[in-house]
This record gives sequence, structure tokens and C-alpha cells, in this order.
Amino acid sequence: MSAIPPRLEIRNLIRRFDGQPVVNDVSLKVSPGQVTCLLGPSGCGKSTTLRMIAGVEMQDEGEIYVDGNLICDTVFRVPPERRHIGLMFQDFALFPHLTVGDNVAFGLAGSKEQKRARVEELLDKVGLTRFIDGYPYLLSGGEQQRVALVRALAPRPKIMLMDEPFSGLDNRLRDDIRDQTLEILKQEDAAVLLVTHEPEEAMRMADEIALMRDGRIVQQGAPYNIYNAPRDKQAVAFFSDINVIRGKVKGALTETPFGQFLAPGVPDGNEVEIVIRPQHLKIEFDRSGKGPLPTPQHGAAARGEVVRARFMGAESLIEIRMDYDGSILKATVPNVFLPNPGRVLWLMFRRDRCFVFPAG
Ligand SMILES: Nc1ncnc2c1ncn2[C@@H]1O[C@H](COP(=O)(O)OP(=O)(O)OP(=O)(O)O)[C@@H](O)[C@H]1O
Repeated sequence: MSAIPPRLEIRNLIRRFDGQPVVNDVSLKVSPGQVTCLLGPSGCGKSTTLRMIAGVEMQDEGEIYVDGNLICDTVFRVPPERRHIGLMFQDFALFPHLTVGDNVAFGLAGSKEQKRARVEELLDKVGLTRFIDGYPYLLSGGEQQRVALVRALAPRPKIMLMDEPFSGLDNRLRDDIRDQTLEILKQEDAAVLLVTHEPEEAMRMADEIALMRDGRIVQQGAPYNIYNAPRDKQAVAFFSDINVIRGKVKGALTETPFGQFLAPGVPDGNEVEIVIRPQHLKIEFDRSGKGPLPTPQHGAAARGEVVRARFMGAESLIEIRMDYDGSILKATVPNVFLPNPGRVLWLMFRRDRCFVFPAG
């Protein structure tokens, strides 16, 4: 019995500019109906990866397969227009001299009636049928974006490549359009590779996130796993603010003002960094100069004084200067909690919510 090959597979792609690899041994697979987000900071090689798959940039090494068939290596190359790939970029442009309907029909083959039916079907999905005979300038930015999306999907591409497709939209529109886009992508069953530098976008859209840094995929998995089992400090920091507490290891344990932490596999004498997100620090009130007693789940409490507290809308952010070394830790709590500067508070850490990494 042979397994069904992934819709898109790239193997060991390398692209160098001036001798420097900007995409460095990148491999990944995407199945039909699956959205994979390439997530990483600006300049890490995301767009170059997408451009190689689209066929507008040639790799120096590696192969690209669609449904198990080689479409490009360093010798053989299917031209971009025969790859059955739909493209959507931030600076998409509708043809201003064509009607909305003709824009969507642009890449379609078939009879006039067949084309019209497909255009109507897609415009209906994005609620824009009334504009079918109008021109793009009549549409808002969000509406144009939706037309660009269905134009790319009209020829039923096997693969959709999307590069920061929502970054031109204002915040209010963005969430709705993301959700609607996701629904249509799922209905159309394309394999989607979406490039973004925004973690919230990747969390919202992706079935799988491939975290990219310096030309490499450093971690890949479901959003839940990437968020909750990050492989290093940078991976934690990519999704939220972080607090870092350092400690030295002795007998697979490290002693800190917050009690002991397990540091399995780290040799004695080496330093570790204990990383915790602000929402996982637990704030306790001072009880006549004392903090709460240690617990197995939260360890020991460390004393500090409030430096600043700000209301952020859904949560409050409290910055606390710690007695033990004068460093500032950040904690967030839901709703409103605005203690005055100078107030004494005690912080504890949930052991199951912090990450211990060898110090790098
Ligand atoms: N044609 C080129 N010639 C030389 N360097 C290039 C070329 N194209 C891209 N680069 C460089 O390769 C690196 C990766 O660029 P790329 O656009 O793939 O990154 P990115 O992760 O998509 O970033 P952004 O989100 O800012 O577009 C950058 O340092 C960029 O300057």
C-alpha cells in the first residue's frame, strides 16, 4: 500500500546571495486543506522560500515536489505558470481597467458560461456579487483584498502561497477577513503556505506553524505545541514578553529565589535560564512582611516592589523590582489591578508553565 504524497513538499532548499545562505536547508510538507504558516522575523528568508516554490526564484540546492512529482531541482524546472500555484501578496493589484468579475475570471479557462458560474460562486462566498460588473476603484481595501483572494483561487490552484496578505489592512478589518479567508481556503481544499511575521496571525490561521530564523526552520508543529513547548528562549519570546531568571545547576537542580527547578541533562556548574511569560507569574499580597508559604506547584515566593502598573484593556501589566537582585519582572493579570508604585508584592512561578533552557 503506498501512502498519498503531500500536496507540496520541499526538500533541503538552499538559496544563497553573495555566497551567504538566506534559505538554509529548509524542508517541509503541506497537505490539501492544510494551512502552514512560515513564521519568523523580517529577513529570515520566508519570502525567498515562497518565491522558489512559485518558480520566480531558483534554488541553489534542493527539490520541490507537487503531489509527489518533481517540479523543480537545480536542473529541471516546471515554469511558474504550469505549477498550479495561486499567489497572493500584500501588494496585490487588481487590474483597474477590468471589472471585478473580469478580474476574478482572468486566469480561468472554459466557456463564457462556465467562467461566469465560477466567478459568481466565488464572489458569493465573499459577499461581493453586487460588484461583479463594477470596477475595483469602487471597492474598499478589504473588499479588494477579498477579490484578490478569489481571483487567486478561481483556477482551483493545488497550492496557495500567501505572503503577508493581510498586512495592508487596518486592524478592525483584519480579523474578519482572516477568518473569512480561512473558511474559503478550507472549502477550496488547496494546500496553503502563508508567510507572516505576526505570531497572532499564525496562531489564528495555521494548522501548523514552521518557525523560521536565520534561513532555517527551527521548530515545526501545531500552534498549541509551538506555544507550549518552545524549543528555546527566542521561540518563547517570539510569542510574548518574557521574564528570565538565571541559575546555576547542581545535581540536575538549580536553586533560585523562587525555589528549586529541575534542569535535567545540564551538567553541574552550568547556567540555565528559566523563562516565564508575564501571564504565568502569580502575584501574592504581602502578609505583615511575609509572603505565602512554598507549594509544590508554585515553589517559593520572592519579594519585590511595584515600579509601575498600567491598564492595557483586557489585562493589567505590573512591573516589579525584585529584592534579590534589583531586576524587573513583568506580570500580567486579567482585568484591572493597578497597585501603587512602592507597594510590596510577592511573585511565584507555576512550575508547569516555565521553560528551563541551558544559558546561551
Ligand atoms: N535578490 C536578492 N539579492 C540579495 N539579497 C536578497 C535578495 N532577495 C532577498 N535577499 C536577502 O535575503 C534575506 C531574506 O529575505 P526574505 O525577503 O526572504 O526575508 P523575509 O523573511 O521574507 O523578510 P520580510 O518579511 O522582511 O520580507 C534578506 O536579508 C534579504 O535582504
